[in-house]
Amino acid sequence: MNDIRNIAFIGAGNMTQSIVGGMCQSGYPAKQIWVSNPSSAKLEKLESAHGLNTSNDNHHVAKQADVIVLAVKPQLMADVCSDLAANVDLSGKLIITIAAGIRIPKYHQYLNDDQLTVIRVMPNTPSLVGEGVSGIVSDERAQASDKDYVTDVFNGVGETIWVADEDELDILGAVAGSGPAYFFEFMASLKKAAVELGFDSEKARLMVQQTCLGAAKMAQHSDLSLEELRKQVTSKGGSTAKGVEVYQQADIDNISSDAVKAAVKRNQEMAELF
Ligand SMILES: NC(=O)C1=CN([C@@H]2O[C@H](COP(=O)(O)OP(=O)(O)OC[C@H]3O[C@@H](n4cnc5c(N)ncnc54)[C@H](O)[C@@H]3O)[C@@H](O)[C@H]2O)C=CC1
Ligand SMILES: O=C(O)[C@@H]1CCC=N1
Repeated sequence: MNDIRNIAFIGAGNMTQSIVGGMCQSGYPAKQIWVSNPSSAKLEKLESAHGLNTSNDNHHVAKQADVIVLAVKPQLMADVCSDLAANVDLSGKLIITIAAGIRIPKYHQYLNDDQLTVIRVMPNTPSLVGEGVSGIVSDERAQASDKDYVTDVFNGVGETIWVADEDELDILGAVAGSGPAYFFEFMASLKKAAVELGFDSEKARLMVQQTCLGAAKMAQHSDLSLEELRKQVTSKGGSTAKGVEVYQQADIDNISSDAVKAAVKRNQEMAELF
């Protein structure tokens, strides 16, 4: 990317660690990345892994930056934003928020400036290994150069999907933002099944993670539908058919549909609550 800006992350949690890890891996200069967090342990880890800049002071990192990424829990967002607005001149800075739920107009309210450009991104943790999915949405205040910058940063850590509005971002978040948790849950259950039948934990994990990776890569590189790819494994009268039948009898489509709807609903609730 050509447009490298000074960028500050407020909050050094799981998602920030994934994004900045992926950014550094993709060549974003660590010296232009600042991260703040109230406690030091996560900062020390980030600093020693990547050589980026850290501080316990949100104001300090925000002052260094052209771009501020709000990466605290939704519950804390109002307080963190009001505190920044009261102590840092934010005019001209691009605000990115990765929090679930909270809508753009709330940021204008919390940051006490309705002229600020706020771009919402809904990333996921595989950004750490350059395989993230990030949904992005902005309002009409965002300039093309800001949208391009955000797209480039998150393309550096995976795929980006611009969505039409914030309702769509709630849905993308419920599928892709939360999605790694669904896959880990499924992988853990498959691993447990292998262990139950006698495999040691290490071998069980290896066979599950490699199968998951292989299936994802086949989906990525094939023109076939996911159903076709599934059929290729399912020999008539064979063993897979028996296994797949169990999932279908448990109505896996409905389970996924209910899971995504429950997550969307929580995103909508968080939009109201915080
Ligand atoms: N974890 C995930 O997979 C995803 C998370 N998100 C969003 O990212 C945001 C952060 O989530 P996580 O990283 O999972 O949470 P986390 O709890 O791992 O990290 C939040 C961090 O903020 C720090 N913090 C608390 N108060 C602070 C303050 N006043 N100033 C600065 N930092 C403060 C905490 O010490 C913690 O390190 C949330 O809003 C969440 O909705 C979005 C997509 C995916
Ligand atoms: O669980 C959450 O609320 C966040 C948003 C998507 C993934 N983690």
